[in-house]
Amino acid sequence: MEGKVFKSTGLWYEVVDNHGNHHKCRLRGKIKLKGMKTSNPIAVGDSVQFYLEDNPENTGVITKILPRNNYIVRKATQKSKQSHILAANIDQAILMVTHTYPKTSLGFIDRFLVTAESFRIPVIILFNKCDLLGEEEEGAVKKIMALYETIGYSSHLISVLEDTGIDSFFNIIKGKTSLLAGHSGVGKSSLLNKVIPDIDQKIGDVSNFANKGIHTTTFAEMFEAAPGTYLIDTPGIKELGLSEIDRQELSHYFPEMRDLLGKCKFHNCHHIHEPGCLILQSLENGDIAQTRYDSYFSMYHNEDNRR
Ligand SMILES: Nc1nc2c(ncn2[C@@H]2O[C@H](COP(=O)(O)OP(=O)(O)OP(=O)(O)O)[C@@H](O)[C@H]2O)c(=O)[nH]1
Ligand SMILES: [Zn+2]
Repeated sequence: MEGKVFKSTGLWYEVVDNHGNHHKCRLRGKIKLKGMKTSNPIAVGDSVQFYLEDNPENTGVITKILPRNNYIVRKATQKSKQSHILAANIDQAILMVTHTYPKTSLGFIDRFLVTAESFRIPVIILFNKCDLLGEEEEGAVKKIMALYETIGYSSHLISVLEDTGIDSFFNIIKGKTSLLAGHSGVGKSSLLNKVIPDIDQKIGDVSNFANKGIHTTTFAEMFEAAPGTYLIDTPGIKELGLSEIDRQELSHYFPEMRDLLGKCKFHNCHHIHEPGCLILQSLENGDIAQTRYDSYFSMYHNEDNRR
């Protein structure tokens, strides 16, 4: 049988077959991924082959992981050399941010965008809680949205509370597998509650499924919003590290810098203070936004701008 992994705890996996039936599965032996040290060989979003065991619980055994289109990883722990695969086979990431309560910094947004670029995953930015914005604040948010639109990131102003923009959000995710990310408190759970039918019940089911003592929300989890439309909830996404990204490569992950690369006076220009740097020139004449360059600068110097 074939199915998709909706939940992965490292001990067992929840696999949904093509008929929508959920199965609790384990791995047969050890499936090792070539050339990659991971703490979890199977991730949410993986397509797998499995068979059902002849036991009263009717549990399943995964025998094969089908090839992945892509996957997103982070270091399992700060010091560890092992990676943890957050999710696989993702069509796009939805970054949910808020201007207030809590405030999402532009540094955090840019760091997320750079990481997603490095995995070649398109990002859509949702500015939630627009109901809380005064006129002036709304103007400021729209300016930020315009900046990201210019760079190529589709941006939307929504309010989960007041049901503003939820229909168009549904069109964005329709028929796709989307990773939902954002700081704690921006409204991810509220949005999931709105677009996933019977989600409370599903979360309940899964908790009953889980071993006692394992907190269900510490793992990524996939939900089906409609046939073929999947959303992956990712707690801990804020730890998504840049550690893997080489300084030399950083500018490649800023779409507005890409066309200029290789055209600076010095072939190995880092775009920090070199004379004849086209990136710095573009910053000067306003073609590259100061906030975006600031993010580049601080990521280049490996400063922690996760807030
Ligand atoms: N004013 C306003 N409040 C909202 C909106 N959406 C969510 N909230 C509130 O924001 C708070 C946090 O929402 P959650 O959905 O729990 O946020 P979350 O991103 O899932 O947070 P974590 O579960 O901690 O990751 C709750 O009190 C929600 O009611 C909105 O559009 N407007
Ligand atoms: Zn340069």
